[in-house]
Amino acid sequence: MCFESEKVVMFVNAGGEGSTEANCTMSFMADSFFQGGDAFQTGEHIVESGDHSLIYQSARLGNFCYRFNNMLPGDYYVDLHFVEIINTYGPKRMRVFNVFMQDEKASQLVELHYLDYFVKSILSDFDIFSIVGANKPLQLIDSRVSVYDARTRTRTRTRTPKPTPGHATCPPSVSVKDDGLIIIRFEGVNGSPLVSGICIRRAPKFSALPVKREHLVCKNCAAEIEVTSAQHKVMQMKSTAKYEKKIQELSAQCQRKSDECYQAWMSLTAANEQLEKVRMELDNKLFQTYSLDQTVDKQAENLRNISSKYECDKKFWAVAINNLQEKIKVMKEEHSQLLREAHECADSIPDLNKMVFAVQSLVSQCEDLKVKYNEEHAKRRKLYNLVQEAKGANYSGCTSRNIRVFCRCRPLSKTEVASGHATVVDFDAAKDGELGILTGGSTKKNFKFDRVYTPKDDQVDVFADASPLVISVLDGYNVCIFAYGQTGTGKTFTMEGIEQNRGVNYRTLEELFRVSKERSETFSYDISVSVLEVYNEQIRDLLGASPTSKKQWRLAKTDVQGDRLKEAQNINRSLSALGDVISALATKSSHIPYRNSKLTHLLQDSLGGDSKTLMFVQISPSEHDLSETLSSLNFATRARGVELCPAKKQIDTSELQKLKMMVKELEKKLKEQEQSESTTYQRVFVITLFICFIKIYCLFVPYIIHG
Ligand SMILES: Nc1ncnc2c1ncn2[C@@H]1O[C@H](COP(=O)(O)OP(=O)(O)OP(=O)(O)O)[C@@H](O)[C@H]1O
Repeated sequence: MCFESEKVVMFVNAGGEGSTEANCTMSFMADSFFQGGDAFQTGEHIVESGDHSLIYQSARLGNFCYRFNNMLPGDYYVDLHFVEIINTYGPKRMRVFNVFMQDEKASQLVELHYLDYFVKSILSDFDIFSIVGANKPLQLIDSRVSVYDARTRTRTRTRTPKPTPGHATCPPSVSVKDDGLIIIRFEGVNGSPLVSGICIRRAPKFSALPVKREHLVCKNCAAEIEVTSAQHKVMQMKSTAKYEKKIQELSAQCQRKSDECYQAWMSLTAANEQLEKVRMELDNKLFQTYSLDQTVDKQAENLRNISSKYECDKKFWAVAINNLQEKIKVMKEEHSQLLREAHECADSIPDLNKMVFAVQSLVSQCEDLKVKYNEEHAKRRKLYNLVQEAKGANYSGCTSRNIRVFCRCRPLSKTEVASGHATVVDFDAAKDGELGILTGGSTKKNFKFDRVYTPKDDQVDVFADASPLVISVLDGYNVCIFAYGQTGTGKTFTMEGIEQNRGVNYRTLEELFRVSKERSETFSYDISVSVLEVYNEQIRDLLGASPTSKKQWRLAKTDVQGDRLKEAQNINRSLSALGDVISALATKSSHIPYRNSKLTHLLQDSLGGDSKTLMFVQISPSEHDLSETLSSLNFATRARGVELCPAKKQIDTSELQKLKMMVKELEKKLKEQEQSESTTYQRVFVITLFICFIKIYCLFVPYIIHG
């Protein structure tokens, strides 16, 4: 069998431009009829590409198909031209793909011819590089043309003796039905499919062989029988008719089967579509079901929570309601009780009025009592002072107007004991305020004072006797306490004491503040204190002294050693002035010489005024101080004999003002002295000597305000 003729319907240059061969035997269409994919072109030389080298320098690549429309119904051959022009270095199986025609896999229809031998192959898993390598054509052509020379495009019935570009043969023609459509689809297995040219040819009609005389061989006798061409033709016609009939039957059968297949295919497609639809609906339903399940689970969980919360709330409110009911019950009872009490109150209003009157009368009684109490309190204080006066009488056996004198004797010092000094003081009658001084041999001179302290009596004992004067101070009396005596006899010890064992000064102030605090509800006191030290004819303010004057004072004290004799005259003068004052007071002289010394001037109000005065006469027990001791005791005896005016309260502060003025005047003079250095030296010189003999501490309470 051979083709009566071959008619190329179109030759598409896939991925390239249209062109016509130089000899005008073939023209190529520009790439068309495709759907999808990309065009690719190369300038590389395509080996063994014959006259069609142009179509092998371009290709369509990717996921694509070709749809040839408006084809006349009939049979066609489709030649496919491939060449690997992209992955030119391989490797194999880098581009593997399938080809489908009219939705049938072309691979099932082809025989692949390569070089001079047939290779039966399948176009599924079609790999160009594996077969021919790169830049070398591979053709899929009509199977009835055994060999197709790509260079000459002349069809031969023999195999090509020399290897030329690879080619494949295509089996039966493609049938185009009434829809006029040829579909060629490319599907990648590994990498993208690729095609360089598609040639569609009309399948040629069959034609009878030329009529000529033939000889037939008898099957029985093997004789050769000559038949005419007409006879031969008839025989052939019969045979042809028989085969044509057979072919027609088969064609009809084939057509029927094709139709059935088509119908089956269509119904299968429809069924598949239906199935897909159902599957999608099922998926949707499943998804909805899943969502619904989740919603239901969530709502069930919410419901459980709400229900447990409801249970809790229920219990809570039940308890709360019970509590409230209890409270209401209690409140009702309280309400009834209050109602009862209100009624009782209303009933007792007359009694209440009576009570108010009673309270008012009690308040006025209380006021009266308060007034009486204050009066009694004033009386009590008056009586207290009277008691103190009486005590003063007890001290000395003389009137309360006398200066009170306490005699205190220090113990022998360690040096005196070590030197074997004997004591000249006899304390046998000390409790009765009597003191004996052994003046030599068996001679003893007795003295009597308000109090006599032995060396064993301590600071507490001394202050116990002095403390009533503190009450007197707060009751408004002027009080003067001073110590007198030979140097080293304990004046400082008695008045100041030592840190561990305080003296009269500190204890007096303590007591003063204690009592004023005790009375704070009744009285308000404004207290100020001055501390003065008197050294013969000089008064020093111990609280207000400036550092400069203190220094000068100390310098002066250290320089006195060599000038004692000179200063003794001044001391005697001071003592003499004090003695004169005391004598004048004792004899009740009309003139008291207070102004003869600073000391007597300062003590004017205390010695002769209406104040309460207490003098400590300090003595030494040593036989070596006998004469000074006798002198001091004689002086003290004279002082004790001084009769003072009855002490009176200083409610009128003029006396205090006077005292203040005097202190100020003295301070002023002291400052003037300090300004004149040479003069100061001289005067201080004199003062310091006096301190060896007498030191007087004065405690003033300048003004006391009674609340
Ligand atoms: N009653 C006493 N008990 C124990 N020690 C005493 C007593 N009286 C005095 N003294 C001691 O004697 C010493 C001298 O006393 P103090 O300095 O008080 O004498 P004074 O009279 O102030 O002397 P001056 O006039 O020189 O200042 C001190 O060491 C003191 O502690």
